[in-house]
Amino acid sequence: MTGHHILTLSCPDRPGLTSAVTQRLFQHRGNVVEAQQFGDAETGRFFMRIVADFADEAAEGEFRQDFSGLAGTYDMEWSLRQADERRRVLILVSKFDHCLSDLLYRHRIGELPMDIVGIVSNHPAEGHELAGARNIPFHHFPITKDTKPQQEAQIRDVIEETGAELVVLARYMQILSDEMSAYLSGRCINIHHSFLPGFKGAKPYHQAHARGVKMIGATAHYVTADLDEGPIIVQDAEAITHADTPDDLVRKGRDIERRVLARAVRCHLEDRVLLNAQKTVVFGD
Ligand SMILES: Nc1nc2c(c(=O)[nH]1)N[C@@H](CN(C=O)c1ccc(C(=O)N[C@@H](CCC(=O)O)C(=O)O)cc1)CN2
Repeated sequence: MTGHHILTLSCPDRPGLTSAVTQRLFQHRGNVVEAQQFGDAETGRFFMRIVADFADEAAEGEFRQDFSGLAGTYDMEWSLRQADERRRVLILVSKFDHCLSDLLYRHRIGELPMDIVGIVSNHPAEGHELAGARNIPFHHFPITKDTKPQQEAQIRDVIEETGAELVVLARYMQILSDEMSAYLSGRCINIHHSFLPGFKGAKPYHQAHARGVKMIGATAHYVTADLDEGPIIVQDAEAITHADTPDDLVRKGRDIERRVLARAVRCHLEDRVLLNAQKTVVFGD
């Protein structure tokens, strides 16, 4: 038997899709280990995530070739990937590195199956001693309002040179240009430190404190040109009180941000997240 493979697909919904897919797997000596599906009546799209083993590599190759025909028939967007294939990830950070250090820790203990190909910051390395400690290339790319195009070109060069498949904005506090957002469409995750759609933009904890909220939260979402409007992947929140200062909210929020971003990155790495118009389908972990 081969190792686990992850098949994901989305297509216009119609009766018989689950049967058609699982029949093909059976015909090519595939064994379903786990299957999840969802049909969205609003968007009329069907989503599926299947974990399967194959009798051998030849069976997997024959399935892949045959399935591409089926996918064409049903207008499927699909992917078939070895579950143990590690993705190459580039992490961007600005001044606050609590999410960065959390991702590095989870990577070091093997919780996140990824290869970190580099860290980019618009702040100097002195603020992030963590990167050097793990022999991860650290790129200091300063930015001003006048140099954003040049700075983003530097980031794109690193992405191309390293083959980064996912970019994580771990409290990277620069708004990506429309061109950069399009270039990274569907493969750039941001952690916003509020429970969106509340308190978009800069300083959400200060916005929340001024509003007198009783809950604060964090949102991990795909980045689009529309600031903090991208498809939401993971969210979490926790209670605060009238006695909490903005600094208390920042402190309490750090733990929420860390766990929300880590969960969103893991869901993406495990092909659990499928785009559904402006939203996502997340097949639970
Ligand atoms: N195109 C996008 N870029 C970014 C997004 C996004 O959704 N689309 N998310 C932000 C993260 N973010 C909040 O989570 C955020 C970052 C920065 C700002 C902001 O106003 N930045 C100023 C500069 C601030 C500074 O230099 O300290 C700016 O870029 O002019 C608001 C929200 C990441 N990028």
